[in-house]
Amino acid sequence: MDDLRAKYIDLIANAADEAALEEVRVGALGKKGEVSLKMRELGKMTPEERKTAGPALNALKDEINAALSARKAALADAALDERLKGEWLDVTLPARNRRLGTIHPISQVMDELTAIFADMGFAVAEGPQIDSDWYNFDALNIPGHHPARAEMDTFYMNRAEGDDRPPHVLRTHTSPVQIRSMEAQGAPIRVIAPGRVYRADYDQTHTPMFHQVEGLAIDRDISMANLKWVLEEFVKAYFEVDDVKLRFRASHFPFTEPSAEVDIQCSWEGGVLKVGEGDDWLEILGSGMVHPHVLRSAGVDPDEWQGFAFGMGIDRIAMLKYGIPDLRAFFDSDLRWLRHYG
Ligand SMILES: CNC(=O)COc1cccc(Nc2cc(Cl)ccn2)c1
Repeated sequence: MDDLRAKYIDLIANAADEAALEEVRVGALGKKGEVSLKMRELGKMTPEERKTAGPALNALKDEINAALSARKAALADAALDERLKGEWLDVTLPARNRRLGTIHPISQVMDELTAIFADMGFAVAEGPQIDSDWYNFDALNIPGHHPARAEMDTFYMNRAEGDDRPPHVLRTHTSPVQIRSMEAQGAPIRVIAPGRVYRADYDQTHTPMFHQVEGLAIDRDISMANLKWVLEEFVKAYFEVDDVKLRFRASHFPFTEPSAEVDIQCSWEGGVLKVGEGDDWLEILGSGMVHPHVLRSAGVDPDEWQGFAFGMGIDRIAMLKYGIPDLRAFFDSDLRWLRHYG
């Protein structure tokens, strides 16, 4: 018995890993283990002999089990220590600066505009960025020879031989969306159409793709007075001023009659725009009463319905609000720039 104990205590103490330890366990306590075989011999002993041999064998079994679990724990700790040597993490190191993303100034301004006009009952309308010249020009009373239709200003889609669909363009404004909205919904209607528009132009204040938002309100007795109110509310909310003077300058667009370009009163103190004070004027948008031909093109009867429309460049009013000098910076995807304005 003592030899058995010494043998297994030693084997356990020297087991190199869990697999070796398991072999030792099987060698002692498995079905054919040495200790297990001894336990079976108990049956052949006299009751007298069994009285001492039984408890002694059980004690040996418990001692070997205890040694096995102690060694197993020790081996596991050693294995973990070994692993930690290669995987240690110094939690005192400064964290890597995970920067949060920022919203693009154009997207931010689009969201602001949408919210401001939603407060005045305008729904947001979307439409295709590529559209026929009917929706982009003819429906807006822009005749075939009008300079705006020239290829120097407008991107035309190429046409394969024999493809006799009407010419399609990259839309030059979001007015086609307004036409489509009137066709789909009829009057009364009150929508804004923000989105990308395209012109064949490129310099410090023009990029081939830029953004516009147009508004349209058609009902039975809408007048220029309603237009003035809507625009005043928009300017006050967007430029965050309590009051602002607007100047309506007579103008001309083929799709509105009368037409008016709208300036806001401002001052340029040290190159910074201040809206609602000073004696300078800044043009921000064009507007007017929708031309009857346009209503008719969109399936709305001008003898029954009338209303106003306006349009403005989103990039332009974003530049004004955030003091951004160069339009091209919006599209350079320069993270330093985006983080500064985002
Ligand atoms: C950047 N945009 C500007 O300077 C001026 O835009 C304008 C001006 C006046 C009206 C409109 N849009 C419009 C739309 C329909 Cl469906 C009918 C009539 N008009 C857009």
